[in-house]
Amino acid sequence: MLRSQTKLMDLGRRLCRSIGNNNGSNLTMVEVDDKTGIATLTLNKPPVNSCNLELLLDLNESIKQIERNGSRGLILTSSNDKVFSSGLDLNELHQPNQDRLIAFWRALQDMWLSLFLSRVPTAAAINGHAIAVGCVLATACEYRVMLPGFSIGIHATKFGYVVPPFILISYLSVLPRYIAERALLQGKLFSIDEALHVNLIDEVADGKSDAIIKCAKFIGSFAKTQPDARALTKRQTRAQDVQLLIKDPEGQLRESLEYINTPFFQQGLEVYLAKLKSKSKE
Ligand SMILES: CCCCC/C=C\CCCC/C=C/C(=O)SCCNC(=O)CCNC(=O)[C@H](O)C(C)(C)COP(=O)(O)OP(=O)(O)OC[C@H]1O[C@@H](n2cnc3c(N)ncnc32)[C@H](O)[C@@H]1OP(=O)(O)O
Repeated sequence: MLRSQTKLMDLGRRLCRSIGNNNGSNLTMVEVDDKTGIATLTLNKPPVNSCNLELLLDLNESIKQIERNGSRGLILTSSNDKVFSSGLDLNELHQPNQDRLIAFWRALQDMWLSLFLSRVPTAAAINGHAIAVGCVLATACEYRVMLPGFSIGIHATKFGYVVPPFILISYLSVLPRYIAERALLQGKLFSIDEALHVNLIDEVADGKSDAIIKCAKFIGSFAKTQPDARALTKRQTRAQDVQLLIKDPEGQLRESLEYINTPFFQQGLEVYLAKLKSKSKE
């Protein structure tokens, strides 16, 4: 093999370095680009990245790991080329074991706070459907780039789910109130054109690598800022949004658990899960 070829291969190998998140699971994967210092955090729970307890814990650990290792930014994406995330794993909410449900909802609240308040610049390369909490993951980031042909939004009310305050806030942090309110009440899923029109997403990409490049460019726009000043300013800007969850996480947890355990919620969920399963067998 020519020396120049070996050199090129070494360079390719050096460009992206996988870092673990200490728990050995592959539910999320983190790769840091050695050149830019930007970490790509990939959701990797087949078939549709539905967020169960393990994925939420893993995701939270990866976000913290990315901050600890001094990465310059975080790009959130999916290993599935059709689904960014299908939201909460509904099996976690259906006839739940109460201890697991408590751990699950705590993990959800913690993960959202970690991503929403992350010190580093964050961007989502949305390479598939981003449904409900899938959309919440994207809106917790500072910038969103999406591929055409997919849907994004929170359609909870269509299926009889009330939206908890932090999910509401994640919409309100990117959409004007009247648009957020209308979309939530309609249970609307946005097409890419609609999402772009209301600024639910910032840019359209023509493929996953294009989306990653666009996200990296956004993150690069902070190159001349001082990281601590940027992080603190972001925290201050978002302080009001997180007040409720930071001041009273257990109260928020209690309210959600009470609601999830109602016969009304459980019956509705049962019907929805059955529909979802029969659709996937068509
Ligand atoms: C005042 C206090 C209020 C507190 C309120 C507390 C709780 C209420 C919660 C409210 C907020 C809700 C947030 C959520 O995130 S709920 C989740 C909502 N997500 C969905 O409805 C997505 C449903 N899925 C789909 O629409 C599609 O799967 C798709 C994402 C478009 C992908 O389509 P496709 O590629 O065709 O895949 P399949 O449909 O064939 O799915 C493959 C298998 O995955 C299962 N699946 C899909 N999504 C979920 C899910 N979210 N949870 C669990 N399982 C899921 C699907 O059934 C298939 O399984 P199978 O192969 O075993 O049949």
